[in-house]
Amino acid sequence: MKILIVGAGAIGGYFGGRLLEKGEDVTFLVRDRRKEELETTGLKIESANGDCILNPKLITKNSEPEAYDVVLLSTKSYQLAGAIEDVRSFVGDETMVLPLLNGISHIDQLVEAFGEQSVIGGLCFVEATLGENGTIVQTSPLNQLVYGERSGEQSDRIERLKQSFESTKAEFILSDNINQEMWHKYLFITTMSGITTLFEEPIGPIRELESGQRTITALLNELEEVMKKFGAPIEHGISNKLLEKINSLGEGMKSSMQRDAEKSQPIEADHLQGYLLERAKDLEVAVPVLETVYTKLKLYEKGVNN
Ligand SMILES: NC(=O)C1=CN([C@@H]2O[C@H](COP(=O)(O)OP(=O)(O)OC[C@H]3O[C@@H](n4cnc5c(N)ncnc54)[C@H](OP(=O)(O)O)[C@@H]3O)[C@@H](O)[C@H]2O)C=CC1
Ligand SMILES: CC(C)(CO)C(=O)C(=O)O
Repeated sequence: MKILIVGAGAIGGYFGGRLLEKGEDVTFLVRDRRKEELETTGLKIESANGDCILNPKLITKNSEPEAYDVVLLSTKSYQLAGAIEDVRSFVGDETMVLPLLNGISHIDQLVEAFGEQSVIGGLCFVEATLGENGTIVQTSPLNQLVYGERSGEQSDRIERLKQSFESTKAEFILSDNINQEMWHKYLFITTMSGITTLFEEPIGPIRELESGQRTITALLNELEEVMKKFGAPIEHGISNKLLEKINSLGEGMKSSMQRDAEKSQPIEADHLQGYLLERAKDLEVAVPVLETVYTKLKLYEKGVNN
């Protein structure tokens, strides 16, 4: 399968790198600065699951148009509109578009751009960041990419994709309920990123405090309530399961939003917390913890933009 990864950042570089390392036909669509960097250093991954240096095929938006079998989208949400335009000439009628972004509203954006049929579902669990010279640094062993048809169908194309994704050093998991899994990840990450960026600490010290534990629980419950009223396909009582998950993460685990804030970079506040805050307003659900988190994130963004 011809695989195109859009963005050689933390997650695109990580999962694309693992596929390339296994010997899959992987190409990265990059912008000029990153292209130059990768041509100089190679694609370097430093990881608890094994380091590697790879020399990937690179294209830019101006390269010769050709259709790929699958396009993995791994930009930030605020870069997605640009990425959609840049990747258009590499998406054909048969191309599967697989987004790995956190959040949910990008699915509508992609369906509008490429059509209902082209877009499959995806998410990932990996703690990765771009280090010095663009090295991909994975800071804990978790490395799961979950994907599937949004209809849940075990189609021929998804079976072909499964074969391509098998036997890498990362865990590629085919799901028959990816819609629900994306919403669950959205609930998890909106809490995890909100709480860790609010308190500027990894999850361990926050959850150890009784007040920290109550704040995490309150945010999970608020978000679950909004999602339920919105009609999202979430499992009954999912907050309890997600609280267990948050309590079982490594002590030092941080969110990617928190790492971006530490580097004074833009964050995905509107795509993650803001979207649910808007839904809460429409549905008249009280969300005081979400509002506190969102206010902190907006104040941070104001500081970065000034
Ligand atoms: N990091 C993590 O641990 C996790 C992140 N996520 C989610 O994954 C998504 C991506 O995050 P992450 O990998 O951390 O982000 P990064 O900032 O590390 O990577 C994004 C990459 O996309 C590239 N890019 C942006 N626009 C384009 C374009 N038009 N053409 C080509 N390349 C482009 C950027 O390149 P350039 O250098 O040119 O700007 C950058 O390398 C986010 O939604 C995040 O929430 C999910 C799970 C874990
Ligand atoms: C919490 C984590 C690392 C899990 O993948 C994540 O999704 C993120 O930080 O964006």
